[in-house]
Amino acid sequence: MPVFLRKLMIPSAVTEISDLQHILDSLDAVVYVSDVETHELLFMNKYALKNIGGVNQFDDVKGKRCFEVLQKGQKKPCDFCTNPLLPKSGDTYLWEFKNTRNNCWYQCRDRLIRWHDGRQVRLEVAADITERKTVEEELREAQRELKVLAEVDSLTQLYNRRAFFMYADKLRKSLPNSSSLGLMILDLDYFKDINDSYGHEAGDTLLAAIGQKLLSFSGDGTVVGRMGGEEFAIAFHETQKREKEDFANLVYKAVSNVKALYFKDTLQCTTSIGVSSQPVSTPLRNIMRQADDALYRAKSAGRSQIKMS
Ligand SMILES: Nc1nc2c(ncn2[C@@H]2O[C@H](COP(=O)(O)OP(=O)(O)OP(=O)(O)O)[C@@H](O)[C@H]2O)c(=O)[nH]1
Repeated sequence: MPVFLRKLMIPSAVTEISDLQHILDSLDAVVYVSDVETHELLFMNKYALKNIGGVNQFDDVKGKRCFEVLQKGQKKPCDFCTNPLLPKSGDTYLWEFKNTRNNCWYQCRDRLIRWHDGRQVRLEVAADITERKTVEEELREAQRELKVLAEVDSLTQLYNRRAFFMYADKLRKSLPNSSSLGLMILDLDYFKDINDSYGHEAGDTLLAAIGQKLLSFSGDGTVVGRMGGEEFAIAFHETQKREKEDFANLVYKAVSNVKALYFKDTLQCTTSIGVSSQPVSTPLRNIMRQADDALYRAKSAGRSQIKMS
């Protein structure tokens, strides 16, 4: 029986002391006490000894410091040690933590208490919340996957139409008032012929390859999406470095040069592009409409070309 329990209790009440020890050892939670200054472990209940310390009795860890017993390969006080954060008032400090020895998550309730010899010690009571954490993580992962499914076109990995509008408008609103938002709409030329000649699956292969190429243009100040079928769009912050005509030429060349291998056939197609660039105060729908008009002119003029609004 730990000395502190003996000293905490009235000497005659030995049965009560062993009851208290029994209660602490029967708890389905970690209970330990360590010296705030020296980190020396002063008490660990059975649950803590067995589940974290990997030993059966306190004597096996007696004289060791908390980080040596409670953490894996720890030679000095932990970086995340909460001793400095424990309220001087004696109130509980609540935190959650993944133990490095058994990889279990714990919700820890820590507080400063006065030990029987007068030193200040830390009392921790921690419940295993691994199951809850696992469910939470699975839920977060499912939410991430749902978000991707809701926003990303599975064939090309580009934003779908709805997500494109959302992120393009977000980009527009994030830009300085004095700047312009460029928008280009690309529509592949005679794509029906690809499907008709090689089959729908072949068409998918080319669309995926073009999507992959267009994805390489997404990033800082650029949003790329598949608007549907064989139509794509790029919204971009027009800057001196990314001037609309130069950028459209770059994209045109990149898309026209995509070669997709489908069994023994190499598939390729050109694209028509309509471009508009307007002050960021212009609603996205208006910029889109202008780029669409320019695309219509590019198609009417014979395809495989760029028209500016
Ligand atoms: N393989 C495949 N084809 C698609 C997909 N979405 C749309 N298409 C095809 O794209 C073709 C578009 O045909 P049209 O609208 O006539 O356009 P086009 O043949 O590209 O001709 P222009 O745009 O006028 O140059 C159709 O054959 C659609 O079936 C898709 O996800 N996969």
